[in-house]
Amino acid sequence: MDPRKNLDFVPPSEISETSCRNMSVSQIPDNAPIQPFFDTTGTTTTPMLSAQGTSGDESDDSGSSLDIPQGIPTNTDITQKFVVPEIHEPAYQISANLEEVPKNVRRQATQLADYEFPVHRLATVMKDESKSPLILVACGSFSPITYLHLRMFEMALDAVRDQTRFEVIGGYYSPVSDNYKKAGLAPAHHRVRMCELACERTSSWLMVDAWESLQRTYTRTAVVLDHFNTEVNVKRKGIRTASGKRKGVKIMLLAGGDLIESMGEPNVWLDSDLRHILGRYGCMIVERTGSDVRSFLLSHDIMYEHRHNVLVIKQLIYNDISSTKVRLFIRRNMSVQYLAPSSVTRYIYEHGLYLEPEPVKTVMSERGD
Ligand SMILES: Nc1ncnc2c1ncn2[C@@H]1O[C@H](COP(=O)(O)OP(=O)(O)OP(=O)(O)O)[C@@H](O)[C@H]1O
Ligand SMILES: NC(=O)c1ccc[n+]([C@@H]2O[C@H](COP(=O)(O)O)[C@@H](O)[C@H]2O)c1
Repeated sequence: MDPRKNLDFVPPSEISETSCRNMSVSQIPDNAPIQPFFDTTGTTTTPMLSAQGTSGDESDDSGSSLDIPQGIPTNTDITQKFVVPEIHEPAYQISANLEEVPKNVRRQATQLADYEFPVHRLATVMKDESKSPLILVACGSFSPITYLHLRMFEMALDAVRDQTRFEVIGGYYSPVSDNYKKAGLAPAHHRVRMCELACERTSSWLMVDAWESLQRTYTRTAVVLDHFNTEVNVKRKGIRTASGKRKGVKIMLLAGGDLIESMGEPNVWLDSDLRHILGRYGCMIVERTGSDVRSFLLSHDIMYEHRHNVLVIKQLIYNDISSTKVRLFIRRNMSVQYLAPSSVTRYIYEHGLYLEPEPVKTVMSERGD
């Protein structure tokens, strides 16, 4: 309904001070001026005015009425009680134990000597024998992991179900090691633990593999995918089907549009690695705001050659949470609630992560985010 046809409607520009004063609290429109809570001039003399306009001694002290602070004129016609808004403490102040490991979850070792490939959520038998088994691997910094990184896997799961004959039997994060010299990279053991917290507490199928993060030198993505292939197909001989056969598992890199576009930059990826990754494994690409994945696929020779092994996932609900921005918010003491799981944000605060300044160039990236 057009609000101007409402007889009681007063355009904001015509609300006079007097009409405002005569209104009951419930009639005050949204754009009513915000009264300062505290008197900065010190001229007003209304200490503790109760809801009925009497002195504080007589006020109803049941807990939900608010004493009107100094600075509000005494002649204000206030007939209703102010209700104290309930203030929720941020989740990271609640003292749940982050070290508590949920049932059936195995955490990763912090030293290579103790490393074991995580299989606690890997399917052991295929649900649909007519399909081909698939494992998704997301490589990246995850400094820190955000809800976008978690959503990527769910988007991929839907795309695989709808558009392919594959069955996803597992999903892994492989955080990069400390040797990947990127601004804002928290120590690897922290990034692994944050990914673990996010997976343990928000997902029923995602896992974290610390192998790459535990290497002494930087490991190229092609080698990381080979490691997954060795663990799953060579050591574990793939996956069993309901009829007792074994099938080899396809391993695919799950990445965002920006990572794929970096494949066109000089001296970042070896051509032989790109052929290995796209030819032998394959890639699922989540479109990212600011990156034109389809045009890039068309223009890049190696990508185009292997286009049948690449699946582009359209983001139907755009989500562009970036780890860089989360780090910036932490440094500026701004809220990061609902950008990353609360277990992750609590971990960040408890370990004092992301407080050091970062080069402005990193924060104001070319994507313009
Ligand atoms: N908004 C996004 N949309 C699609 N993919 C994304 C998005 N953000 C990150 N990714 C993908 O997630 C993977 C891991 O990315 P990464 O850890 O670098 O996150 P990031 O948020 O881009 O971090 P940073 O801001 O530090 O660069 C990469 O494949 C990256 O392309
Ligand atoms: N030559 C390579 O194998 C190569 C080059 C650039 C990035 N990468 C990988 O891509 C990922 C990029 O992550 P970021 O988006 O956090 O920079 C990392 O896992 C990194 O190891 C691999």
